[in-house]
Amino acid sequence: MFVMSIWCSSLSLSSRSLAIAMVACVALLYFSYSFNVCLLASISRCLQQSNIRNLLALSSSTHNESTESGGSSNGSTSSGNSSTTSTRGPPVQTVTVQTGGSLNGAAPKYQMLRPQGLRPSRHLPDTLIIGVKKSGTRALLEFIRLHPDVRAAGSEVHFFDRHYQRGLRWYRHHMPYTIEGQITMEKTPSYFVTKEVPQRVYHMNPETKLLIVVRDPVTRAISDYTQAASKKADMKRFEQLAFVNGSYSMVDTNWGPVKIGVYARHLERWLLYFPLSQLLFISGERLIMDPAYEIGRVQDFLGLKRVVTEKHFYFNATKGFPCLFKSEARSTPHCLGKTKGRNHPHIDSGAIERLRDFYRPFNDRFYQLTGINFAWP
Ligand SMILES: Nc1ncnc2c1ncn2[C@@H]1O[C@H](COP(=O)(O)OS(=O)(=O)O)[C@@H](OP(=O)(O)O)[C@H]1O
Repeated sequence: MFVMSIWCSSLSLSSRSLAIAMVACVALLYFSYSFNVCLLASISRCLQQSNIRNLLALSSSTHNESTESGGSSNGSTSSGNSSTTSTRGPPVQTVTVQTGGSLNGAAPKYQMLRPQGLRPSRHLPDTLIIGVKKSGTRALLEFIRLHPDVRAAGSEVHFFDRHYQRGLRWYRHHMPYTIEGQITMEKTPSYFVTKEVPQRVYHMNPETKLLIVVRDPVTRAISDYTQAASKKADMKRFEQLAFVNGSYSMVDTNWGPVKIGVYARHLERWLLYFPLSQLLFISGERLIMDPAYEIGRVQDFLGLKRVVTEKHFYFNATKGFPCLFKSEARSTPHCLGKTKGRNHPHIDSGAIERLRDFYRPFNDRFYQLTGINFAWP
């Protein structure tokens, strides 16, 4: 009887301690689980913050780049060919911006992303400014990129003419980050006159929209020459270069500045791949006289709301060209750099007349192809 009672009391003791031990275990498990969850959440927050910082640094560096036509293209950091033909393929780098990420100091555009949880990523361009060199392509790009739904590569990428072998993955890496609904744009004026480019653009995306700024080919040739002469001290006179043997009887059609101005020939190559409805021609002359009008046409063509309007432009009498207000609030006035709007040298009027005669039939053909009379003299 005595043994039995000892056995019973020891049994009740051990089951009580077992119960206590189990409660302790459950509590321990609960605390360690909560601790780990907190730890993981804070690690992930840190990672997101550093990703966002990288993204913003990258985005602003892309925006700040700026080179001239004819200058060398930017140095590439990525390499590798890709045979993908999708314009909206998987992004090279995708950063998810979520609540909790610190976006202090970021552009307002990106601050807005936080609550929406949108994912900025790089895409191949939907729209290209393909030319024409010295016709106002930089002005067009700077004007249209004021639109919040347009993001553009700052520098001329020269993918389709110089770097095609590097592949579309390389090209996409040179594009800016965009969010859904934004247009990716690039301008390289030499695309218009490079034979292989229409087919290559078509292979990237047959629906690519093409913007072409054109200017009186004689003034354009002089502008092209002025740029070249600014880089070479002992450059021959324009009149010596534009004609064979220096006499005005024969125009040197092999000389670059002359050849580029035969717009109809170059356009015919593009029309083998793209319907006219995918091309928009912008008058370089009108882009100077009435930039809001031309930018209105561009916004309509791209299916954008007309956000960039006459409120964004003012005529700078010192520069002699329209300059920009970067916002409707008329803050931060901005003119294009010194290499845009140069003084041209005096060219003999006989040479100019001869060049006008030379271009006239090509201009007429160009008006016929485009359905627009640019009324060049
Ligand atoms: N707003 C404004 N400000 C300054 N310049 C303007 C502007 N709009 C058009 N232009 C004309 O643009 C010409 C340069 O053309 P591009 O930008 O196509 O040149 S480039 O091919 O990129 O080098 C440049 O040619 P030049 O006058 O010969 O320098 C200008 O006439």
